[in-house]
Amino acid sequence: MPPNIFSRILWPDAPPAPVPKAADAVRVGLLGASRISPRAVIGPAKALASVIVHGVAARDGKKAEAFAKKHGIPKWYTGYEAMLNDPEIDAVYIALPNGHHAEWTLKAIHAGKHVLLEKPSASNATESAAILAATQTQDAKNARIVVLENFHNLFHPALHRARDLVRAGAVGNVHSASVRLCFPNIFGKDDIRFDYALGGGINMDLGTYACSALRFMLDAEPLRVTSATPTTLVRPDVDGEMAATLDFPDGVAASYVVSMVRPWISFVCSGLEGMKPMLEIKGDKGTLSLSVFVLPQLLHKLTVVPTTTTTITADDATQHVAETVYGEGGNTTYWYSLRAFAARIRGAEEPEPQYWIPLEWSVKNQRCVDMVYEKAGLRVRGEA
Ligand SMILES: NC(=O)C1=CN([C@@H]2O[C@H](COP(=O)(O)OP(=O)(O)OC[C@H]3O[C@@H](n4cnc5c(N)ncnc54)[C@H](OP(=O)(O)O)[C@@H]3O)[C@@H](O)[C@H]2O)C=CC1
Ligand SMILES: O=C1OC[C@@H](O)[C@H](O)[C@H]1O
Repeated sequence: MPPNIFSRILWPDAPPAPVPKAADAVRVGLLGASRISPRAVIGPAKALASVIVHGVAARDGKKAEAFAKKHGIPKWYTGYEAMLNDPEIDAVYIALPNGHHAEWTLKAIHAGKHVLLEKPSASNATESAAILAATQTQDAKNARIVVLENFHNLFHPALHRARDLVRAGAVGNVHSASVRLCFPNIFGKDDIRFDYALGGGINMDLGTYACSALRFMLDAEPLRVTSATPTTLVRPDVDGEMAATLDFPDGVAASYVVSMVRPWISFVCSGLEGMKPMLEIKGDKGTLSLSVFVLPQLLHKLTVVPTTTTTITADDATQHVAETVYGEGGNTTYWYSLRAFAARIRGAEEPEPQYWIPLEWSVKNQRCVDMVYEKAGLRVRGEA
């Protein structure tokens, strides 16, 4: 499928013709018949020789059966344990409410399954660290258990091109960075995203993308959160919008605003510009911007605008950049992360962009999310 605007938007649900499967393809089971799994796993797996979606488990067996039949999945299970006990399943995809991530990841690891785990990895950094510890037991090491937090966007070539530009000095010495990720509430206030008991809160849902993008681009950890304002609460302790400022090493000041409570009309008034996800890195020589950095496969623009245009030469790293980077065949972020996950399990060569998210990194990302809650005066998720 050529990577034009229509195919890019349709691609998640209408991937190209299925490819033949490799003999050692990873047989993945979906733990939960979740809304995101067609886009994150079922579709991309069709186009990957290295992955077979072999089963789906739901709390209600009838739901699992209907989901399996709809998506052409050969096996279904009533309850998650049943799938974890099936030796035909090599790996599980966990897309449960955030508050259930750690519990089921630990159970999956103990059952000897690899885990592709939706973001955020857990309710809090302590739980994330418990997942890391579970992969470091002798049994898990012997089974070479792989656990990947599915920050799919960080596997896309557009993000890597942006980071390479910053590393090459395209904006000079970085002094600030920001993320904006604001939408209307497309899920409704009763969604799992806004239930404290399920690990809800916009800082868990979208703040985790902000933390990960800032940490990825700056190659560093936040030293402290200097302000955190839960501008809108959906209910007590459950943030619908969060604005935070963070200090990174070397005097880099970062900020983010994430929201899912802005009224549609506010986006109409801003010409939809305000709804465009935006990542910006500013330095003494210029500003790098990457729009739609969470789903760059749909559309995005990567620009570097020099602070001054007077000193530009042909080989000057600070020259203007205005690019799109769709990578091979316009594949989705989810395709890239699923491919990397399967390659890691099989010990195959790391595919381009040769990137991996170690669990240690996931623990630090969750720490970033937790620090923002602490500064905001809201309970860290998972606290009674
Ligand atoms: N990487 C990405 O782009 C995205 C990631 N996500 C992440 O994926 C996860 C799931 O999101 P999404 O697909 O929207 O979620 P869903 O609302 O589809 O829920 C996922 C599963 O969780 C179970 N579940 C739902 N409600 C409850 C409840 N009240 N108590 C216990 N279990 C429940 C259900 O399992 P069952 O089928 O067994 O009933 C359901 O299938 C979240 O962590 C989210 O952050 C979500 C969207 C995009
Ligand atoms: O990619 C995403 O966009 C919408 C969010 O609510 C979701 O959880 C997230 O992963």
